[in-house]
Amino acid sequence: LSKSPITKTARIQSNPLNMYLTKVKGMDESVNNFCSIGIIEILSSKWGQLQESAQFNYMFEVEWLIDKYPPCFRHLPMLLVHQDKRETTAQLEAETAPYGNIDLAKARLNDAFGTHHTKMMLLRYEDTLRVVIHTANLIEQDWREKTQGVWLSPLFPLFKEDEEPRDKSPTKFQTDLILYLRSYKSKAVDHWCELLKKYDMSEAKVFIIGSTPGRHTGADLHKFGHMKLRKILSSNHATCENVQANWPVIGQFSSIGSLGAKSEAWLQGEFLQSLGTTPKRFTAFTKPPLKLVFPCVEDVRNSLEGYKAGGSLPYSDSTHQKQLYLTKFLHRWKSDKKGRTRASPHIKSYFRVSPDMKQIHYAVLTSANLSKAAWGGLEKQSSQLCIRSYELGVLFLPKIFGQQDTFVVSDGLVVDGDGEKDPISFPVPFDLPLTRYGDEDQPWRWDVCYKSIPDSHGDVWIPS
Ligand SMILES: O=C(O)c1cnc2c(C(=O)O)cccc2c1O
Repeated sequence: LSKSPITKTARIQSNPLNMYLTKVKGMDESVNNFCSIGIIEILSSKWGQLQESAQFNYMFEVEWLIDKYPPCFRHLPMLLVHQDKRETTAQLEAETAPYGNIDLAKARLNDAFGTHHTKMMLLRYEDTLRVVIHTANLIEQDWREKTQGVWLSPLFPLFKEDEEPRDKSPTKFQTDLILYLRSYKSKAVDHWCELLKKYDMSEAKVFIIGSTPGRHTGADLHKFGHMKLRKILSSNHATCENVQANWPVIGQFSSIGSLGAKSEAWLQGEFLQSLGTTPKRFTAFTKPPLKLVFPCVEDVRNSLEGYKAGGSLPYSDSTHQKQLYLTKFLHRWKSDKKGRTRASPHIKSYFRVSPDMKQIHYAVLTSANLSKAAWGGLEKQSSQLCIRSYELGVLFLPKIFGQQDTFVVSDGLVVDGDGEKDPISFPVPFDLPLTRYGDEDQPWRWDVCYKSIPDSHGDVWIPS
């Protein structure tokens, strides 16, 4: 500290947002002390006596997962909700066969382009229930040396006997989560819908932003994907005196889909229209600046995992060649202030920030990458939204957390102020201001050879 200018340590509330980044192995403790959590802590018995749990995800290592539960919980009923693909089902049936307490539920997909990306834990204790919405697969690699995001709900209490069960959340969290779960049309998932109804979720302060496969129209047009986000951002929940049309939108993700031949086709069209929505009626919608954060080849090569980190960044060269316009929006993965530059991102996060990058109008933590399959594509004169994948995320709006107008961006040096009036800083996973790609920087693509410079392990990358 003697070297750096004495930055004032702002009094900022510790973590009223319950938003965490995953711990990184091998980093010194200062990195893992700031808003960080690991899977063992999430599943710890310190929260109560677990009764049963459900794990929604894309990739599972069953033995590794069981081992992350406290020994006394490993025999309890567990439901694994996975995508309805032959090889996934076969693998999970084989891996769960030795365990009598694990059931499987398929998330049916309408087409081959959809995936069950959603990552959620439902944890029922004796008289409380917790919802965990996050970005990590249930495999060891995803929790070791990456930057992932985790939102922990409060421990919701059961309604009292004489209480009328209803959604007391200020954000309709319970209603929207159950609506999303009903879309699986699965008996095992419906069991959890019935359970969720029994809990008082008045302390849930985030909005659910879910995606479920289908063509959503009429009353459903604003229920999922980027249209749900547009609806909330145009409501008075999102009122913000400070926000202006020139406030940039930032998107950060670990994969990119086919977005169309021109940026106006979807990215700077309906997608930016939704993420740039505010309750203010600006004159004809003026597009806010759009800034995208996706690792370049050098970011991957220098990461803790080396080129192998790129195995979880499935952006294909054939897709990139069809949308070279993306490069001008791209920024590097840089997180020096949190000591996480080398912890490759698998988190997905979206923000609207002030031009000086000191104020945050909203934040989204989600499983959704930058793709139409995840966020949806409008069809039929914008009368229906076509979504291919299951996704789940949460939206943080300052007003719901009692903030005057915006969240602040902390410079990492904060004291845990717990005064209600202290400003809340959002743990933005990457450094602000952003770092543009250099002229020689290329976006990582997982099907390209990188063999001229070895990575931090001395390896090269030669995709099979
Ligand atoms: O987290 C996820 O939901 C997710 C989904 N898909 C992939 C793919 C693929 O779809 O081929 C390849 C590598 C990593 C992932 C991944 O991490």
